[in-house]
Amino acid sequence: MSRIGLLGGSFNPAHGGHRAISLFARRALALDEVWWLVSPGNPLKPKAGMAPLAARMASAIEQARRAPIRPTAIERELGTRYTVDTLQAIGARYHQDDFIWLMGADNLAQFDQWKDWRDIAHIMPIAVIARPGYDDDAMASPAMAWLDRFVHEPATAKDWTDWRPPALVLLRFRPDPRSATLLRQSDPHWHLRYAGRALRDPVTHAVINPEEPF
Ligand SMILES: Nc1ncnc2c1ncn2[C@@H]1O[C@H](COP(=O)(O)OP(=O)(O)OP(=O)(O)O)[C@@H](O)[C@H]1O
Ligand SMILES: O=C(O)c1ccc[n+]([C@@H]2O[C@H](COP(=O)([O-])O)[C@@H](O)[C@H]2O)c1
Repeated sequence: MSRIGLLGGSFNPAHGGHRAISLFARRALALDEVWWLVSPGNPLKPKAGMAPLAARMASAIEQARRAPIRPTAIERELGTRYTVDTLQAIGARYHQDDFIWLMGADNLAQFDQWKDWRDIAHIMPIAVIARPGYDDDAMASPAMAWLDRFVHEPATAKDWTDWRPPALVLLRFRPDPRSATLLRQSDPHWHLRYAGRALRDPVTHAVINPEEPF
């Protein structure tokens, strides 16, 4: 029985900000580990400019090294693209474990555009991590207007397995300005460093081929 945080993202590429917020969330929520759900394709993001899944996974595995963080492309095997479907499938497959959904404040700001977002909140608790430039929009968002009544105090964050969802905790972390957008601007060909590498998924053990479309 493990306590696991799920951080979903494009990881195009993974960066030190992902690692820092994951390690912070691990401490704040007393997690055994954090899984990075490397998305085969975010339904709200354009495919243009999205590096192949294998390169994004390879960058995630590199960023997660020597940390209790496991990147996984499990959505590829589950055949899910929408978070609501992914979380239902993960809950069924790993029913002995406890899961909490982690996301940055930028995702909370547009959470109301996600498929069945209220259902997501009913599946598992959510922890939102502050992010420079997005916190005001997140607090003023339509999703927050609904989630507000389910907010728990950060001082009780370690008790999240006792919370009945919907349950939300807002975690304030030293603001971390790193982003994949900034990295792509300074190094648009970052994914070529990982070209041609096949790898094994650290959670599902499936092999991911470098040419695999996304
Ligand atoms: N610096 C950060 N502070 C707080 N949350 C972050 C930070 N970087 C990423 N996240 C969160 O990590 C998850 C995955 O992020 P994602 O892979 O989209 O990276 P990103 O840097 O936001 O990418 P992009 O700039 O391409 O949108 C999201 O929930 C996002 O909010
Ligand atoms: O389910 C949805 O409708 C939905 C819409 C947008 C984003 N998501 C998920 O949100 C996570 C963050 O995505 P991203 O691309 O902003 O890093 C990732 O796991 C996506 O699959 C999910």
